[in-house]
Amino acid sequence: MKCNDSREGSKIRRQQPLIIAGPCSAESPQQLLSVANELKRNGKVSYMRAGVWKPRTTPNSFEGYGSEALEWLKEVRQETGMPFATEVANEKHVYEALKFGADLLWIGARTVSNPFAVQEIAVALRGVHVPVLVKNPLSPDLKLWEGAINRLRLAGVNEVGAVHRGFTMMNSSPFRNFPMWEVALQLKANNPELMVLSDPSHISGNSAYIEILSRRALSLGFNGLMIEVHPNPQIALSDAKQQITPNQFNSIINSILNKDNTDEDIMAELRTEIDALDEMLVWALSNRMAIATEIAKVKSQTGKAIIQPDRWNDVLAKVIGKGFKMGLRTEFIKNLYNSIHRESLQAQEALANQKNEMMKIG
Ligand SMILES: O=C(O)C(=O)C[C@]1(C(=O)O)C=C[C@@H](O)C=C1
Repeated sequence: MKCNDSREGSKIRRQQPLIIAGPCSAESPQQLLSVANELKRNGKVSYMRAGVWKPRTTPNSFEGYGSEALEWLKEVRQETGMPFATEVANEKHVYEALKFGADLLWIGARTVSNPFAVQEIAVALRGVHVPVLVKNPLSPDLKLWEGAINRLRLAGVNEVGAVHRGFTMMNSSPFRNFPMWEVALQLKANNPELMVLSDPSHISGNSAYIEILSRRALSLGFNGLMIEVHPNPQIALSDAKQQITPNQFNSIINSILNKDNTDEDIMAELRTEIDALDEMLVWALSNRMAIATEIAKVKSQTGKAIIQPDRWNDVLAKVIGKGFKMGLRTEFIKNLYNSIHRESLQAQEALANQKNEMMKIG
């Protein structure tokens, strides 16, 4: 069953910035009504978001109330006039969400990572006039993200937008996902008409960073924000750490819309990104050292020399070349890598000495 409707919700609201806010998950009619009233009072929110099917990482986590929650959303819209948005991950979700008159749909990062699922959703949306937002896939794969958007466009969905929610990295602390703003900005550059929102709740995974990430997104030219708001985040059934209260939301929106970014705001956000990158660098260095130690064991078994000038020259040439393409000075890369090499040799020698000592004792 398809609903080819002509409600007001079928055209995306074009407020700048477009703000979508609401709980991670629809938990009860009371929760939704309370948030909807607060968002209405705020006056800047175009859609209330609420997940009813939650793709969870581990089994036995709360997976949403499904269609029952769609009924709550529909009733809350009737009562408050607040249009609602929800996530769809398959064909059945699309039919159900449309049956209850969802005003906007979004496709989550995990689903966007799977072209079969996106195609299924695109086919289900054929001939339906409802705006659809496509979150970025888990990995920073711009082609996959654009591919999902194009699948929807080819199916005739003419109101398509995108949501940047950061990318899964081994280590992106202090953020939950690493922003890699440049990927979303490239998407925007390739598709100037596309509405691209940012989702500071999923990027940060932590309510403390919502304001700085929101400021950064708007100053980079994003068209809007998707923010998770819960009446009582501490008892939220999903994503408790990243949801903010309606009061916090009001104060953040008020502040970011009425006060220009100060130098301190900009510094705070940029320093948080540096912290995240430093964590990644240290993680990479530690892994590199662990591999060098493994190589040392092979060398000791085969009697190979610890220092390998030819291999090292190759390593240096590769990183200098890569660094050059990415705007890094040759001298800087040389110094940095020579220091890494010294540490690697030192660790390998320490291991060889340890082995010699053991042999002497033995
Ligand atoms: O490739 C090796 O043989 C290593 O031991 C690794 C490594 C490195 O750290 O990259 C360390 C010492 C060698 O001189 C060359 C490279």
